[in-house]
Amino acid sequence: MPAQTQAKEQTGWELLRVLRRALPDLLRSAPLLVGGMFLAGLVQGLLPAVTVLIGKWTVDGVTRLAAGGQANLTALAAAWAGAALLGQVAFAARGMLQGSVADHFTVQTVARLMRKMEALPGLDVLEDPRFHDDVEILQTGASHRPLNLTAVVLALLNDGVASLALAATLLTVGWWVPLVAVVGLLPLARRQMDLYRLGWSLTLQKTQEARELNYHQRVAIRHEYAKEVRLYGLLPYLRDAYVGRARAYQRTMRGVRNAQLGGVLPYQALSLLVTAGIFAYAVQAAGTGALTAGGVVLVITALGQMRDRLEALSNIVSSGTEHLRWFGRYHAFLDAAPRVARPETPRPLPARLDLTLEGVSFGYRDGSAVLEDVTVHIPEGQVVAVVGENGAGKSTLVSLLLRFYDPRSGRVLAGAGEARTDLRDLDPAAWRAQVAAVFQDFARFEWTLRENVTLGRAGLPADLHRAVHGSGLNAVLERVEGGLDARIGAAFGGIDLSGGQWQKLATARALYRDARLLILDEPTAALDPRSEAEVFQAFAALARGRTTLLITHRLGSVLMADRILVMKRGRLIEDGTHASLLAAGGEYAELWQLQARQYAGQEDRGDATAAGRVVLT
Ligand SMILES: Nc1ncnc2c1ncn2[C@@H]1O[C@H](COP(=O)(O)OP(=O)(O)OP(=O)(O)O)[C@@H](O)[C@H]1O
Repeated sequence: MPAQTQAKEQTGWELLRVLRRALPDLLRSAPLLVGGMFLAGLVQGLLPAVTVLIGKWTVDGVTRLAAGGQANLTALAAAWAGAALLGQVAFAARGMLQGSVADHFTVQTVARLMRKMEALPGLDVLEDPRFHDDVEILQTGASHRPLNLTAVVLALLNDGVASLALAATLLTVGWWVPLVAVVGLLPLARRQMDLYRLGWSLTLQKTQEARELNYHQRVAIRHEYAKEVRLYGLLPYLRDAYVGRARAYQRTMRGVRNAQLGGVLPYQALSLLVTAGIFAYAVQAAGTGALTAGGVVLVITALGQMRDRLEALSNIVSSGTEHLRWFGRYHAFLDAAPRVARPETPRPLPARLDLTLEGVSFGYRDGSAVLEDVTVHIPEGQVVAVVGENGAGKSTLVSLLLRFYDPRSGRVLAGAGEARTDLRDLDPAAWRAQVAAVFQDFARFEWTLRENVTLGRAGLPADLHRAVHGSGLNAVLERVEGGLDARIGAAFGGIDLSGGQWQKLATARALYRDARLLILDEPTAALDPRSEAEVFQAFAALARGRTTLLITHRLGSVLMADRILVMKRGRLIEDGTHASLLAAGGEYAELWQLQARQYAGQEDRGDATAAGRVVLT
């Protein structure tokens, strides 16, 4: 999926293709404003040539008057003032329109990036560092590349028209004059192009370094790392690591910037030399009478201005290629097909939602197998507990059921009988709408409590009431000013919650959703015993009639399940009821006895302590 896999050096033609796609996007972002902006740019581009011509006509008019001839200098002065005024208006209009157009174009560009994230239903992309490089480049560029490209396109129009119009005025002196001036600038243009290409390739090479720099800063600043950073005195380490890396990074990037600015000086000198040669010719031609005084003024003003414009143009084109390369990357990202994708024509959701895994094997990225040949059938409505040691593959199983990943081999199916459908053939959004989950690593949105529960879906007040009471969130609300509308998260001046309170919030989120499949991955890990009992009661009530998957290490809680699956090293090794698995004397029985002994041991120690306390008091 990462666009970087396709990112190679783009040729001039490819960059033109990128421009051909970016330009209509620019136009579509605000058609009227873009039209106005181009008109202002066009007017601005034509005015220098008009002014130069007025200058020439004025000098020639003065010469004619001095020789006793006629000239309408008043009209020329009025034309000059009119052109100057128009220039001011066009300048102001261009500035205002360019700002608004860039705003629209930026929003459109970023919104498309966000829409693309919506079209990436899987989690596999997030585990590829190249994806993060792409996102880093696109995210940092999205705030200024559209603005820059807008400015480049406009400057191209403006400086391009100005150069052409000035060149046309110079044709009156000699056809070769503008040609020689352009040829004199070619080495400079070439050099600038090379330097910008180098700058871009370094930006790509250094993306991971830039991300690591940001990561060091984030760890030093962000709330979620703050306790350990302080307790373990991490700040000096982070600071030194940051400063060392930042200096090395800046040295490289500064080198490129300096080369972009200083490396072109000899080429600028060459083009100035060519211009000076043409000036010398004009003066010499005036001496022989081949050129009028107005002609000399025209050469000096038009050639000087044209050279400036062409040099600006060359710089704009060179920097423009960098922006186009960014857009090339952006287009590649938008076009890239993810491995876990929505099918072209999704099949309808089956009426009955049995779950079946058929010989499912899976491994993350190119790593070793995490699930091996798992086959299991879960009829709709069954409450199933999944247990097993750390790293056995329980959460991975859930990820496959939610189609965050596709299996390497085998199938995950929803439905019963003939209607059984591979999850790959369903619309992921429609499938996930059937599921509510409390994840082990649930999200902590720094919004209001209400938003955290409803996630933007307006439901019935009764649903909210059930979710809040079932999860035990009502106990949290009693102590919070503003109730459900209280904001959470210190970063926005909101309240902070304890680990258990956050977990209640995540539980309320799951209870709020009227789902047919309930997934609970260690849903009570942070809860106190009373809350745990309450939440389990709520889950038991909610689980009635719904397929429920409960992943837990607390074997006491699996008693609410109709069936227990035991996983070990990616394999499903036992499947049965609590009683049958105990009787079988396998892995489950061993785990159960281990926990039972632990509780019994704690009880013994508790009694002793209690007894001791009694003696002491
Ligand atoms: N995103 C990931 N990328 C690479 N490997 C992963 C990823 N997530 C999990 N793993 C690996 O897959 C294996 C199974 O992990 P999983 O989280 O499914 O286990 P689990 O049974 O849920 O464990 P626990 O009880 O500790 O939550 C582990 O070896 C883990 O290191």
